[in-house]
Amino acid sequence: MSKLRVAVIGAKGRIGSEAVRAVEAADDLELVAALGRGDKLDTLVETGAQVAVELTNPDSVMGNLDFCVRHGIHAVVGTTGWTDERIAQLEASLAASPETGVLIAPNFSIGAVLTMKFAQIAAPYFESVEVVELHHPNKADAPSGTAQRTAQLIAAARREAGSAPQPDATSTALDGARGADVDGVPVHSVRLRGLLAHQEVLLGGEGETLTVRHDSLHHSSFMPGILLGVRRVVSTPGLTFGLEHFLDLN
Ligand SMILES: NC(=O)c1ccc[n+]([C@@H]2O[C@H](COP(=O)([O-])OP(=O)(O)OC[C@H]3O[C@@H](n4cnc5c(N)ncnc54)[C@H](O)[C@@H]3O)[C@@H](O)[C@H]2O)c1
Ligand SMILES: O=C(O)C1=N[C@H](C(=O)O)CCC1
Repeated sequence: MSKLRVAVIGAKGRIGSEAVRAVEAADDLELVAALGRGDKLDTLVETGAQVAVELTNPDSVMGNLDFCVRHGIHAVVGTTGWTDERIAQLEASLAASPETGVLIAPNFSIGAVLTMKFAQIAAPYFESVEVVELHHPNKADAPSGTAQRTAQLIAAARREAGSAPQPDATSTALDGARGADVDGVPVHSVRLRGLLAHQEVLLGGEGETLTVRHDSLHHSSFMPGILLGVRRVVSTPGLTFGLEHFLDLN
């Protein structure tokens, strides 16, 4: 059976360089291009890439995806910084290339995907929910894509369950002291040398708390999710948001 032809964009970065090694090590995949900043996207077409793994930064991702979708190259995207406007823009370009698939995964690690799921399940059962994400200080965006997605899922679950607004008597606060407000869920971002990617979802009810915590200790934690995404995206046209859809967790 012929191997799936895969390119990595952002191949010299922290996660990109790990992804290059993971694709090279997979028996059913062939690494046909490893692009860094300044390299020509035309290489993707010249090398016949079928899937591009996009791991750059929020400033580069839209241009890279626009190129991939226009050329019918499927994409697996780990780059964060997604907004409703950006998603709408991507969906518009996918509408013109209906056979192309794009997976955007705020987090490729199984533990992080499960953290989001557990938080979503637990959120309606507690009065209070806050998210704390902790990352390395080289990270460009805050809050993390994972924390943003977690807060959105929590808010949707609470809306659906008819949960009351969270109790909070704060009447004076320094700017930022209560975190960023993501759909009514406070999200706090820590940037600390020594860390990689960590998240806690704190839930509180009368006389009890529940903490769901996940730690990515190495970039290898993201590789099984990336490889799963590469294998599944080729037969999943359109936009898929969240690796959980490829894990049958919904
Ligand atoms: N979804 C996940 O599970 C997951 C996990 C880790 C990181 N990330 C995200 O992946 C992205 C990259 O993270 P990182 O820590 O590796 O960052 P990084 O800065 O180490 O790597 C990004 C690389 O992309 C390169 N780059 C920038 N623009 C480019 C372009 N137009 N073409 C080719 N290369 C380009 C940079 O030169 C750099 O080498 C971030 O958005 C981060 O949040 C996602
Ligand atoms: O290291 C990063 O940057 C990470 N970014 C993603 C996010 O923003 O959630 C996933 C975890 C690592």
